[in-house]
Amino acid sequence: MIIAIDGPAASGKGTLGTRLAEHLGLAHLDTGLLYRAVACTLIDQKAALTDIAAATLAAQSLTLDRLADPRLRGASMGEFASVISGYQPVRDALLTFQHQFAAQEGGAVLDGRDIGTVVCPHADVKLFITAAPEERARRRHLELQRRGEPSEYERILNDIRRRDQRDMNRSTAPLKAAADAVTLDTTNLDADAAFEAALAIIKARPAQK
Ligand SMILES: Nc1ncnc2c1ncn2[C@@H]1O[C@H](COP(=O)(O)OP(=O)(O)O)[C@@H](O)[C@H]1O
Ligand SMILES: Nc1ccn([C@@H]2O[C@H](COP(=O)(O)OP(=O)(O)O)[C@@H](O)[C@H]2O)c(=O)n1
Repeated sequence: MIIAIDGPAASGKGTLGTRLAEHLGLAHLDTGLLYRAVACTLIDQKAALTDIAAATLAAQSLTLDRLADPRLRGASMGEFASVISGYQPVRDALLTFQHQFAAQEGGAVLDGRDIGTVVCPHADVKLFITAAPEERARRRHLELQRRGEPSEYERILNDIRRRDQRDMNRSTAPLKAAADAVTLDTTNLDADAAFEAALAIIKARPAQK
């Protein structure tokens, strides 16, 4: 079974993907980490974020073990990832990576921005996870504080809004719900309630899928 989860920044995609994968015994890929890893490689190489050739090479050379680097989860890496994610050759290289991951025995859960629309258009279940920007900023702010990273709520909110706009308006694989996705607004749902709601959607899917 393939489960595609998409949605804007800090909506809870990764948390939900991890829990669903664990519950259903499936592998899970947080595809945002792929874009973050490419951005991080450019920074390590002291290459500019505008260097499309270097970004493409980094995407082509990416391996799963690279995704464990804790630096990828920093707030600025999300912003850098959003910039390089607009380059078509980078997306093409990462598409191959994601297709290989999704093709594994038993299936997988993938979360990101274009899983239901581009990466896995034939997914068995497509979820589009949303929440009000203020709630998403609150969650990310708490997360950064818990990790001991400096964080200002207003700045996080502005960053999230700017990144959502960029992700929704880019010409290649923009953030949007697939026509056959089920939208789940988690503004007033905690992580447990969001998990239960997603599980109910999965169980209720049509029998032919
Ligand atoms: N439904 C929820 N209610 C409250 N907090 C949540 C919920 N889902 C996730 N979180 C928390 O919000 C933050 C962002 O969640 P995450 O899963 O990383 O989002 P995304 O993958 O969409 O960026 C994390 O700290 C996570 O623990
Ligand atoms: N499938 C995906 C996943 C992420 N991305 C890009 O990567 C950035 C970081 O994604 P992420 O999922 O790690 O970000 P958060 O939602 O965790 O803040 C996003 O803002 C997108 O620009 C993408 O273009 N396509």
